[in-house]
Amino acid sequence: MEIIWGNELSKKIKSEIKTEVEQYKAQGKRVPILSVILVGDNPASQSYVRSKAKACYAVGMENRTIHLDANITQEKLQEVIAGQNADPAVDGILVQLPLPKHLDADQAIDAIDPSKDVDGLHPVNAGCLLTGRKGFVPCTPKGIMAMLESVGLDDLSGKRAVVCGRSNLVGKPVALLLQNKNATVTIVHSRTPEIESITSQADILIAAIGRPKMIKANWIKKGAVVIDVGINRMENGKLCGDVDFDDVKDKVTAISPVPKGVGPMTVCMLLSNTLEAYQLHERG
Ligand SMILES: Nc1nc2c(c(=O)[nH]1)N[C@@H](CN(C=O)c1ccc(C(=O)N[C@@H](CCC(=O)O)C(=O)O)cc1)CN2
Repeated sequence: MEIIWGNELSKKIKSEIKTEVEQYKAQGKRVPILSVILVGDNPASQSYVRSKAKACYAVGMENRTIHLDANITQEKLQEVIAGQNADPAVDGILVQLPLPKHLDADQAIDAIDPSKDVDGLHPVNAGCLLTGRKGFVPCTPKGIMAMLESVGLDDLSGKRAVVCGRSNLVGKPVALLLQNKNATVTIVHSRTPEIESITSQADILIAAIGRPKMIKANWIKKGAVVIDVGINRMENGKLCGDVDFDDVKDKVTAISPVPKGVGPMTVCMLLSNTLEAYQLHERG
């Protein structure tokens, strides 16, 4: 059984991004700039936003974290986004999710200029993915595909992939990416009856249901490759995934761990998208 360490893979990709940024600097060009908008004081979101800033600096990019009060109105939030859209120095913009309950995340995402939407969540970019056009791909799904590639799973012809979860952030886009690589894809979710009978046919299983250790050995086909997207905090303070790692480990060919699996790849792919946005804006 192979462990797919996202932290190791992300280090390699980040060093390639750093080299590219250094080359732009050596040519006298500006560096890419990412604006991250954080609303309120959710401790997990604060920590993710800090990792994004740290990752930007580590590859030589500039980060602007805009921390807004938890009580900000929808109108004010969208004014802030409009300001970042209008700033020619800014390449990428993202709104850290989840937003406080009184705010509408879809409206906020819709306000981002699609050419700066490095989270790939704007309907224009979602539409590009759906129709096979070039656009920004959401970071976690992009990271998952890089993880699969790292274990030799590139062309997925003849493979059956099952995605557990149907969110706009992970489930739906990763299903499209897997299909674009010729996999036969099924999405299952909380209202799917007898989920195990479907997941146990999967050569590739993507777990993004948000329920700690829900996926046990009897949900898995022998020899499957499993990517665990879940990040759940247990009562003892430790993190665990949606997959019961110890239960399934002897049945799989490869599996990503939690922590140090998909999470670091999400941040790494944000840098990759920011570099793409920069290249797009530099080309004019
Ligand atoms: N606008 C967005 N909001 C959210 C996204 C997103 O892609 N765009 N994804 C998640 C949170 N997230 C990034 O924003 C994120 C989650 C987890 C990690 C990570 O590296 N996790 C570590 C463990 C960290 C810990 O100890 O708590 C790991 O898995 O090893 C990075 C980014 C929801 N919001």
